[in-house]
Amino acid sequence: MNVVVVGAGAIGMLVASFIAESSYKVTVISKREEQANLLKANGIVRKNLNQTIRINEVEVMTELSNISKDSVIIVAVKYAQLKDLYASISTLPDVPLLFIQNGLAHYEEALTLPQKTIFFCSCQFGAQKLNDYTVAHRGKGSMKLAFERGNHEAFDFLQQLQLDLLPIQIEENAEYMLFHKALLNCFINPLTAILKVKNGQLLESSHTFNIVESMYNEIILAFPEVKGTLSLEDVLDLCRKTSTNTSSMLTDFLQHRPTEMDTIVGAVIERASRRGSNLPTLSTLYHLLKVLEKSGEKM
Ligand SMILES: NC(=O)C1=CN([C@@H]2O[C@H](COP(=O)(O)OP(=O)(O)OC[C@H]3O[C@@H](n4cnc5c(N)ncnc54)[C@H](OP(=O)(O)O)[C@@H]3O)[C@@H](O)[C@H]2O)C=CC1
Ligand SMILES: CC(C)(CO)C(=O)C(=O)O
Repeated sequence: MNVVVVGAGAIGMLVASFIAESSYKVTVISKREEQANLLKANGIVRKNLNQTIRINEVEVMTELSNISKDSVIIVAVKYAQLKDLYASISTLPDVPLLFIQNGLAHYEEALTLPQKTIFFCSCQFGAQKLNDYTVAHRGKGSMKLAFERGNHEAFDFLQQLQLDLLPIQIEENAEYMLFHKALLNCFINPLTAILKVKNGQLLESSHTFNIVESMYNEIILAFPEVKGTLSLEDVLDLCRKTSTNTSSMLTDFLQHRPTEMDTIVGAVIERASRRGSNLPTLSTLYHLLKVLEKSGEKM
């Protein structure tokens, strides 16, 4: 089997490098020739949590069109980058797909694709791209997988890898899994992006802790059904586990790229508002970040 990872960014390189330690062939798709050449020359260099370095060779291609028939695809681009991929993915209806994005907006879109087999994933770990071929693992956490349709065994191989640093957890309901992760991101991503701090720093100040706690109380009031599966401790635990990570939203913000605010925070605010609830603290952060994003564009 050929495991194709589309997008050689933080998560794509990290996941590809772990899978490349198995007997499976791993092909990474980078749309930039320059990055493709660097990956071919250097492999993926992974900085582990304990600061050791691991180098894994992978195949590298710049387009999806030539992948072999025995492939499965892991889509590891940002939400906004998905739309440019849908056309090429649509030409491969028999190839199973796994979407790795944070947020909610891609869920419905993915279901309109002709793909027979679709899975979704929620990453509870952190990754940071250090250069075009080097990635740092920033926090051990599970890779949650949920089957949506088609062949439910297509990604069983990930579980069978039994990788200590990439534990796989199977979830029953893909949409709920994505919603649950979007809520977790709401506590961490906007605040880290606005304050330009790493995830763990949110716990170091009583002020940021109070903001996280207020958001938690407001979210539980709006979505009381999640209380059993999402405690404030779960939020703090994710901050601790990924304490050295620069959240994906802060990374986008620092690089003046569009953030995933709308598919994560905007989508949660909209769900709450459909129930007649507003989330004042989260909404304030949302609007603040929108203003900062706009002023950043002008800089
Ligand atoms: N980083 C993290 O710690 C975590 C991230 N996530 C989620 O994972 C997803 C990916 O995030 P992350 O890895 O951080 O993002 P990155 O921006 O680091 O990676 C995305 C990569 O996809 C590449 N890409 C974009 N379009 C294409 C294309 N058409 N073909 C091939 N490659 C393409 C980009 O290339 P280029 O840069 O050249 O545009 C980039 O290298 C996001 O939804 C994020 O929210 C989830 C948990 C943790
Ligand atoms: C898990 C976490 C919070 C890691 O930073 C993440 O999902 C992100 O950065 O988007």
